[in-house]
Order: sequence, then C-alpha cells, then structure tokens
Amino acid sequence: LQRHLTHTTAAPGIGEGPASAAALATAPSIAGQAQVLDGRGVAAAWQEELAQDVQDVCARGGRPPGLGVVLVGSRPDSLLYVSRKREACEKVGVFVEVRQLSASVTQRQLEAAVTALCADRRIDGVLVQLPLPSHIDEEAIIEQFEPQKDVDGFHPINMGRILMRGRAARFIPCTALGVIELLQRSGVAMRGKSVVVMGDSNIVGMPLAMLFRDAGAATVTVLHRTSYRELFEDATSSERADQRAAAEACLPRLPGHVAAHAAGFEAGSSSGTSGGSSGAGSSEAAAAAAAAAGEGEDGGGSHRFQVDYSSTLRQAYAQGTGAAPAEQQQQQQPQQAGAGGAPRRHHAAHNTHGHHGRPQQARQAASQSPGVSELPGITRTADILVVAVGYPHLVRREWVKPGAVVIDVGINVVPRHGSEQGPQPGVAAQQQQQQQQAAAGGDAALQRGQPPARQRAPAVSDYCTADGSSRLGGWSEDSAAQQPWHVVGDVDFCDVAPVAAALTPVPGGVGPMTIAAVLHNTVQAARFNLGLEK
Ligand SMILES: Nc1nc2c(c(=O)[nH]1)N[C@@H](CN(C=O)c1ccc(C(=O)N[C@@H](CCC(=O)O)C(=O)O)cc1)CN2
Repeated sequence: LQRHLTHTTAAPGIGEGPASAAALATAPSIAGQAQVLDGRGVAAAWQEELAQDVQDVCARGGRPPGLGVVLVGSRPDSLLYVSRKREACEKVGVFVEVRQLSASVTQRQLEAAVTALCADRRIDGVLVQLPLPSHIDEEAIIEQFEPQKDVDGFHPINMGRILMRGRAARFIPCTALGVIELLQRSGVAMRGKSVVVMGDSNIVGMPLAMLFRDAGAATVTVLHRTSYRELFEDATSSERADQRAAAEACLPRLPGHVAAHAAGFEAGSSSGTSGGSSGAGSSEAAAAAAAAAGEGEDGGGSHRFQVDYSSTLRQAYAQGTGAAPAEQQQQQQPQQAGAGGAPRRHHAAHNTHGHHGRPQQARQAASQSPGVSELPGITRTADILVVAVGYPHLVRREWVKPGAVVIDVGINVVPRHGSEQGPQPGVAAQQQQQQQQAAAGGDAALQRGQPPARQRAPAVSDYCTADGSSRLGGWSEDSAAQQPWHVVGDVDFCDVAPVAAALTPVPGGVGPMTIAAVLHNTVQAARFNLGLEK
C-alpha cells in the first residue's frame, strides 16, 4: 500500500486530537460540525503531482504514459466517466485512446478490442468501463487482460496480490485507492481504528477492506450485500414496469447528442464500431432508459440511474412528513446530540432528494426489516465508516458514531423536491458537464451562486442550511440546480454532518479521487513498462 500512497506524512489524525493543520487552515468549520473531505480539491492537488510524474516519465522513457479505454454502448453515466478520464489524461499529459463499441458488440469483438489496445505500444494501461451489457461475460473480459496493463486492478492476479499481506499490488482498484488516498491526504489516521465497510463489491468494498488492513486498522468489518438486500427487494414487477415506462417516456426529452456530447464524442470520431453518437430513440438510448428502470441489456443490477429503491421506502418517503418523536430519537441515539447538544430535530419539510419530508417512516420501514434494522448497531462501532451500497441517503446520524469519519461512495440520481418528472439520466450527465465547465472557469454564468471555486476548501455550511436541510444550488450543485434530478450519495450528508468528525460530499468526494487514481495507475503502468520503476 505504501508504494501506492503518494501522501504518507503522519499528520495528526482527524478524530484524534487536533485535526490536520493544513485541513484546519483551509476548511472553515462550524462548531460541532464535520470537516468536509474535499475530494475535488485533493484530487486536483494529486493531479498536479501526477502531471510532474508524467513529465518525469516522458523525460526518462521517451514518451508519455498511455491509457486505453474501451467503452461499450452509450450509458450516460459511463459516457460521463469516460469523458472525465479522457479530460484528466489530457490535462496531465497522458496519451489516451478511447474505443467506443456498440452495445450489441459480441464477446469476441470486445476481447479483440482489449487485445488490440493491450498490444498498442503507446498504451501502458487499459480499462473497460463497467458495467457491461448483460450478454457480455464480464469476468472473462477482465481475466483476458494482461495483468501488467490492468490499470483498474480488477484482474484476479492483481486482486490476489492485494489480498495477500506482504505482496506488492501492481494496481489497486481506483475507487479503493482514491478513498485511501483521500483519507491519507486529509490527515485521517487509520492505524488502530475500527472500520466498517458497507458493501462487498469486487471493485470497492473488498479491496478497501484489504487496504484498511494494510493501513493498520484494528478491525475491518465488511457488510455483505445480503445484510441490506431487502432494501432493493420489494419493488414489485409492476413497479418495475412503471419505472421502465417512466424512463422510456424520458427518451424524447433526451436530446440525441447529449450523451455523446457529455463524453466529448462526435459521431464517427471514436475508433469504435458504433461511431460514438447515439440518437434519441436509438437502441442504445433505449438501453440506457431500460437501465434507468433497472432492466434491459445492462441487467438488473443496481446502478446510479436505477430508481428501484424499495417500495416500502419509497412510499415512506412519499408520505413522510413528520419529525421523529424526540423521545424515540433519544432512545435510539442517546449520545448523538446535535450541534448544540440537544437532540437534533429531523427536518420535515425540505430535503434534496425530491421526497417530501424526510424519512422517519423510511427509517421505521427499514428498521422493521430484519437485517437492515441491525445495521446501525454495526455501523455505529466504526471510527471510519465507508458506505458503498447504492441507496440514496440510507445512512443517517443514528447510523454514525459521534466523531466518526464517513466516506460516501454512493452515486444515486434522484428527483428533486417537487419534481414530477421521470428519470432523465442524460440530463444528469449534462448537468455534470455544466458543472465541469463551470469548475474549469469556462462559463462565468454557470458559476453564479457558487462560492469562489478552489479559493477555499468547502465547509458543511456550503452544503447545508443552519436547520440541517440541504442547500439547493449550493457548493456542489451550482447553476444546474434547476434540473429536476440531481446526484446524491448513500449518506444523508446534512443529517450526519453534526455528529461526524469528517465526511465526504457527493458529488465532489470520492468520485474525483477515482479519476485521479486512474491517472496514478496509468503512470505506474508506464513506469513498469518502460523499466522506470521507482
Ligand atoms: N472500469 C471501471 N468501471 C467503473 C469504475 C471503475 O473504477 N472502473 N467505477 C465506477 C465509475 N467511475 C469510474 O469509472 C466513476 C464514478 C463516479 C465519478 C465521479 O466523479 N462522480 C461524481 C458525481 C457523479 C456524477 O458526476 O455523475 C462525484 O462523485 O463528484 C467518477 C468515476 C463504475 N464503473
């Protein structure tokens, strides 16, 4: 792990005495409120260092590091992430080649594309953007990679090295590496801590568990997906049909160029077989809509455009109006006082995820389910809690030990308060594109209402009002706040902030770190390939 961590100074840990001096100098804090772990800012600093590393590789190896990306289909989320990877590469001077293939690509065609990129002498690392359509055998694709080019670190050889204490992993999966790097750079001590990781995925939960072990955590608890499966289980098939219909109804409102534009693809510009752009109503756009409903060619797995949270919880959200009875909250969380020492009232009227009121009923519904009701008892043992479940605003303050550090890996697209419209993943992607442009300083109008970008680290008050509601159009949302949909994490940031020592926002937390980690792994791959290992 040390080999991969680029920031290993032993700063005083957050949650154990004085917080990191650097962090305190840059992050204005409200008494009793958490430090915001600013993934965007930290990733930007990391990328600057990586740009230096790229220069070094160029100077010593005679060519820049190269990344090959295979993108299958036109899922708006995948288009967006590939676009971010491409832009990050271009920014730091990494050569990047993106091959976009049709959603109907065969296994053999996809394998051929991976093989071709692996054989390209300009390319040191290759990745296939996930998820893949359900007709593709994802495992076979991953296993077909040359391990030394597997910059995602998903190949069993690379995964196995992470598992085995003392073996140096060649590549660490990017989200997991991004999380650890964010903690390190923010001065969060891991040694001796109790860590709970919600989510057992190959790409996040399991590698992270091993990385926390390597970082000296005293205990690492991984919550298996079956412990929260019920959250995703009770949508009836007719509800799924409704979701699908709602998603399909969005198609005419999805400008055909949006998804392609989001990734910077022009029709015919990519070297893949589909030519990149897909029009509204095309099979790929339909697939994206089906995916939004949790069905179709991308399979029924949970992902960010899937609006399939359980009917119980959705009903509760929809009806929810009440604050939790104070005595019940006190019983549930006797020591979890709000900022002023009094039990904090749950905000009833306003929240960012588009449901009226907030979810006392939702919590009750979840609590009635055996399994989920037991989770807060486990998550409250964590000094560091990582949530990678894919369920919007699941984790609230009663799940969090006071003074804990909370890392939110979830990315969920949910309706805004009052929005009647169905899911519009293209709009979400477009919104992110606008945010990127604004962050890059490209459009002054888009920056209106934002605090001066990057002049100071974000604080909780940038995201939440004094009464604990989310700020629409706040730090992370900028001018796209008018969109009927927005991105939230698995953690209810404003509810948790008063009890946590530090936490990540969504967007702007782990996501940007994932992108920086791709660059890190690509530079590493170039060093290996060119014999420049440090
Ligand atoms: N081959 C891979 N596929 C996928 C990976 C991966 O590591 N390798 N991870 C995710 C997607 N992903 C990178 O690929 C990724 C996800 C999210 C973000 C991000 O910056 N998110 C934003 C907010 C969300 C948004 O803008 O829509 C943020 O958190 O600020 C970057 C990369 C699955 N597939």
